Amino acid sequence: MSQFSASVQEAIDKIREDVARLHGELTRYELVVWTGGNVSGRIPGEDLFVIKPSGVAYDDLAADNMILCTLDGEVVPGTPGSDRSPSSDTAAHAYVYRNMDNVGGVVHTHSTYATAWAARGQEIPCHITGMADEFGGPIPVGPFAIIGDDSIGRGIVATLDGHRSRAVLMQNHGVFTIGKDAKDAVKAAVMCEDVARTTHIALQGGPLIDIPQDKIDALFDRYQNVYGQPGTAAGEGDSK
Ligand SMILES: O=C(CO)[C@@H](O)[C@H](O)COP(=O)(O)O
Repeated sequence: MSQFSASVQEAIDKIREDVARLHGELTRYELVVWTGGNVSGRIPGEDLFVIKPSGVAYDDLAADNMILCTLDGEVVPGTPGSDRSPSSDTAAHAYVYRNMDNVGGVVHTHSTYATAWAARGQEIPCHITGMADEFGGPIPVGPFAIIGDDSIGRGIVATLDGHRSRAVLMQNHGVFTIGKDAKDAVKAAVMCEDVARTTHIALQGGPLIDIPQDKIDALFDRYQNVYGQPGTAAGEGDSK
């Protein structure tokens, strides 16, 4: 017997399925190794989100071992998965959800090229149109913060709130991304690693050519508002 109304329980069940499935995208795009990284998704209209259990192999992740948490990062007792510890980044995800109402999904990875930029404390400059499309400019660096309390979440929000980029490189640590939902945040993580790699390789050949700001603005506007199929978000693919 659920402690939630039928409609809320249905919403929770869908986010559980989505978040469990989306962890497979992190391995498919080689953004994580072993049990590193994590995905979470907010339950629309509720002060709740779902996140992966800490340290569990990706092959073993499933909807019923995802963990339902309050926006304070507390595990909701008596729900599927609640017998396990939530991701070690739960506090960071929870802080983002509490302070960025429009965020429906959060992702964390240590993807190689983007994390190398984070280790240098260098933002990824915007010299390719694909980056203008997806991020509307550079991907910023957030402060060095130790895992375990609100400091990572505080750094993510301080860096991304009001920023076009949906990705932040947390110094010396790795990538955190946000999105309107978990799939959008995963897409930001995939595209962040792609542009980190391309820009790194380009820099090996010499200085990069700037894109005028008005062209970056035009590219971002087109991709966010025109690209793809009518009625679907940028790069949403099939609406199924
Ligand atoms: O960054 C770290 C550890 O430094 C963590 O984010 C791991 O990458 C994933 O931890 P769990 O989600 O499995 O607890």
